[in-house]
Amino acid sequence: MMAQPYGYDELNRESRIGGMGTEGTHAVALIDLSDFDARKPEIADQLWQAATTLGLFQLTGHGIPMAQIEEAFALSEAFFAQPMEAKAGMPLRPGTNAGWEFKAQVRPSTGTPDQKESYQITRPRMDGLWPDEAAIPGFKEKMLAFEAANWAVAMKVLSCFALKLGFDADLFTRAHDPASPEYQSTLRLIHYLPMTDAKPEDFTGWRAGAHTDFDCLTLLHQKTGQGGLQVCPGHAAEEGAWTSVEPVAGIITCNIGDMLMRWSDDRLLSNPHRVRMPRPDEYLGPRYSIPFFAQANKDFVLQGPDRKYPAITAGDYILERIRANYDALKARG
Ligand SMILES: O=C(O)CCC(=O)C(=O)O
Ligand SMILES: [Fe+2]
Repeated sequence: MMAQPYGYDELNRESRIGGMGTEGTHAVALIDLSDFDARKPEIADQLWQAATTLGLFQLTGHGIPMAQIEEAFALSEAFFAQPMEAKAGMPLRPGTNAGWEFKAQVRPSTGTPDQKESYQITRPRMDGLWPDEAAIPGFKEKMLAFEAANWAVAMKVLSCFALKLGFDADLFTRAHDPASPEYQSTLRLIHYLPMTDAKPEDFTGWRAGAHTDFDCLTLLHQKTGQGGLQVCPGHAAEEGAWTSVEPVAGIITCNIGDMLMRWSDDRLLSNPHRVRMPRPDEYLGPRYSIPFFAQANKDFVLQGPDRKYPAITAGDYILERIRANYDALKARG
């Protein structure tokens, strides 16, 4: 038997999924959250069905106004349009999910950096990392409000999973308390570089290489016409059957992350996803997306209903994942 080089199943799988694979055709569930309190049992059924199969679904009726989403994208474009020197003054502090990076995220699945720049907002870690108020008026206040709006939607979805897992309805809300200094949920602005002047060989790379997310639940905002997201359900990962997810402005695409998969004793599925390059005959302009990563507070203890895995704090879980990722990259050489 071949030695298993990495300590985590997620990574052993990830190291095999860096290739092109084939196209899949899974239906992506579109789930309406409107009238949430009255319809919660029915909504919980739909979320559970989607999260235990494809592990990815889309939301309407989530309550975040279209104007607020458009404003967030406009502020994101303004952020990345700043001069390089200005952005370099707000550098990502490694391991903190706060600040700006340029082509610095290398995925174990591909061994190459994602073709993007990003700016991450994690509430307790932002000292010195906000753009000048004069440079982008209202940026900090509006981004924090957008972060809070996403948090609220994430907590609604997570409360449905709590119900299904037999946890008390507020467990995940307590676990993601934004008032705590241990808070580690993140709003990430992403700018994938335009491919208009790219060389033919540049099209063989990935905008974002295949990966699973570390968090509990990811809420992703996309723009109509700026496609490329693909998901591969776990049971198909060996064959690499990738289903394309159509981006529609105003609809939130959600996926389960590794932390919730562990916390649910592997019932909710954190599946590999990636952002492919456009083909030369497709839209070649920049691509903007905004994910919100709901990630339990560092000091919160994760333990599944059937205790399949030992209890671990969310902080230690993330540290282990970062270390395993690092080792996986080293093993690639
Ligand atoms: O930009 C996208 O559409 C997906 C981004 C993503 O998967 C991530 O940042 O984890
Ligand atoms: Fe992701």
